[in-house]
Amino acid sequence: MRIAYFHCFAGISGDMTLGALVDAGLDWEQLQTDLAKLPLTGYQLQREKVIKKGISGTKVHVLTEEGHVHRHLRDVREIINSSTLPEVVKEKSIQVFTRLAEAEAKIHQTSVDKIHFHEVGAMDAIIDIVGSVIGLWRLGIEEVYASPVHTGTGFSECAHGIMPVPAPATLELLQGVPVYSKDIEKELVTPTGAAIITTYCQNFGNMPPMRVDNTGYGAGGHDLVIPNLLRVTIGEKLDHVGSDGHIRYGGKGHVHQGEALMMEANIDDMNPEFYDYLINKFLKAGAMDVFLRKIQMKKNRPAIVLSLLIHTHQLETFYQQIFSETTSIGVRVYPVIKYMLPYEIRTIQTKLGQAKVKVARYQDSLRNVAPEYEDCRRLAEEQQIPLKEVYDMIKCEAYQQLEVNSCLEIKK
Ligand SMILES: O=C([S-])c1cc(C(=O)S)c[n+]([C@@H]2O[C@H](COP(=O)(O)O)[C@@H](O)[C@H]2O)c1
Ligand code: NI
Repeated sequence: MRIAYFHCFAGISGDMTLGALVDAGLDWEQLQTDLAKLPLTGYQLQREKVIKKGISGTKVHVLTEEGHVHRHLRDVREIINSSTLPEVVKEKSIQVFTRLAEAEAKIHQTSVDKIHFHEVGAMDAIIDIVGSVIGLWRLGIEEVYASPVHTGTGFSECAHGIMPVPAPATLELLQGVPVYSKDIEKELVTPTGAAIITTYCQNFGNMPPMRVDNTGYGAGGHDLVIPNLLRVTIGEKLDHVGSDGHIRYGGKGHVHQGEALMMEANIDDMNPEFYDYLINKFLKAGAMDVFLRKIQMKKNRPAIVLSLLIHTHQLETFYQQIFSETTSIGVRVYPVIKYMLPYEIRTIQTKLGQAKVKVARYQDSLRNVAPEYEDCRRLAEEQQIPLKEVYDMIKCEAYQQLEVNSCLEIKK
């Protein structure tokens, strides 16, 4: 399962959330294309790489001439619902704004339909919130985790006037969330940031066991004594990390089941040199697998079936990539159920050097040990030994180190 962990050591705001997701690999062009589906004009979205206390991050700016606004929840709901964004994005974005309105209504002793937003209803806040929802969707995040939240202290000035930090709406939204405040006199968490993280996250605490695939840093505006950054770490959730510290993917010995999509295209008129580039591009974009098959089509035309195994939420991303990167003008897609053995990546020391092996177990007995190709290739080149011999030596040493006397264990 694909998860994101937000490390809120310098708080969280709407623009920091969006910046972190962009920094973690959210496609910038795709984000702008998606945001253009909102009936909002008169703004420009900009990103810049910045350094905060030596750490590189992305600062997102929403440039707009919009003055002070008073939008009600129904106005924001209308803007979002009249967009052509996917329903899942609309629903989540409206959920965030509804939480904001509920907090506002409670603080100002009024009702959700009477409350009007100031800054949080402005165009930049709408772009920050909807952009962050789009980003979590595009990056395929299925669960969100976060650290305790650093709130900052002191006072801040806003349309309401001078406000204590954390602002009343912010603290209302953070009810039940572990927070802390050190002596940084700045508003580190804004209502927008609090609304986003508390809409998505029910698990505030340490980083869960996960395989790290991407990391991103979203920058805040001020320069502080700490790096004014929000870190997001994206990767595969691990059910648990064994007491020996070894990481296991999937349940203990049970077959893992998952849903996915198989996307295919028959291609008979494309320069075959492109396939190497496309396979790497699609894998980098998050496809679980990409492969080719040779077929004979009508009129006896030799052709290739390009197949991508993708997550269900990646449907639009990948058919858009196939239409833009290949000569295909059509794809077929069918749902698949995946059954996978749980496995772990173990690093072992061998007489040739260090190597990783993928160890799969089924019903708690060893079912397969596969040395990692890149490590075997490196050792073969370093030691000038045939790759096949390196592979066999690593495999045998792995079995011994895994306390299995021989391959007989596998056949049991
Ligand atoms: O816009 C509104 S309604 C608003 C309410 C409150 C309350 O605490 S009540 C506070 N603020 C302040 O505005 C700025 C901008 O917040 P963003 O979430 O848009 O970044 C911030 O200082 C809030 O404390 C706004
Ligand atoms: Ni308010």
